[in-house]
Amino acid sequence: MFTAGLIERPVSWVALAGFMGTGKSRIGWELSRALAMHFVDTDKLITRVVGKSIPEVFAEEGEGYFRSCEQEVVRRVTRLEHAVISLGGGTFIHEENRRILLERGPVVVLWATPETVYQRTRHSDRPLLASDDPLSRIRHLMDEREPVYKQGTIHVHSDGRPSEEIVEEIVERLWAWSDTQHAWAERSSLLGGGDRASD
Ligand SMILES: Nc1ncnc2c1ncn2[C@@H]1O[C@H](COP(=O)(O)OP(=O)(O)OP(=O)(O)O)[C@@H](O)[C@H]1O
Ligand SMILES: O=C(O)C1=C[C@@H](O)[C@@H](O)[C@H](O)C1
Ligand SMILES: [Mg+2]
Repeated sequence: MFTAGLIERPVSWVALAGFMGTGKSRIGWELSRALAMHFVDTDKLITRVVGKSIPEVFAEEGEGYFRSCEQEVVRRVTRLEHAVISLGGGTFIHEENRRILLERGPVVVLWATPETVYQRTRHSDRPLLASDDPLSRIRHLMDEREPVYKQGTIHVHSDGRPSEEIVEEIVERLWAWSDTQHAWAERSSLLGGGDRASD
């Protein structure tokens, strides 16, 4: 990873998206250590700036306020360099957030089954999962959001896998993605900057 005193990384910016409990916060932190990059968790940033926990923000300010904080944070984190960004579960669902994020760099989407998500979140206080039947709520919300998460750049399953293995797969897939990007850039410069549609 270290070459001539410089750190060789596949990307200088990457975001992690996906449903609640798929591991964005945990994997994002571990990925940032593996790539020696800064780490920002948008949920944590919002709670720090607002001075309230997410359940408090939802209860006292409303979900709309939380979503507007998310939008502001997305604009800011896309300006960072050498950063791994763990998004909230709903951040990528918002169309404008999605456009800005995908324009900035690769968005890795983490996936897990509703059962895994339920097991990982059952002792937490995520406001959108506060229900008499959280598993059904997870299934419903996941079905609704699935087509949008599919718009991410790289997709990685997290069920029954240790975090180190997931991080390793993400790093490999980011290298493959960056090779493809470079190949496209080289090809279009050889073609005099011509666009892909007219190749
Ligand atoms: N691969 C894994 N194996 C086992 N447990 C995991 C794995 N990934 C994450 N977890 C655990 O699952 C729980 C939820 O993970 P995490 O908080 O990272 O999810 P998240 O995607 O950030 O959720 P949210 O969208 O609500 O922020 C945590 O306790 C975390 O340690
Ligand atoms: O999926 C969602 O909409 C959310 C996920 C969490 O990360 C938090 O951002 C919040 O609880 C909302
Ligand atoms: Mg998180």
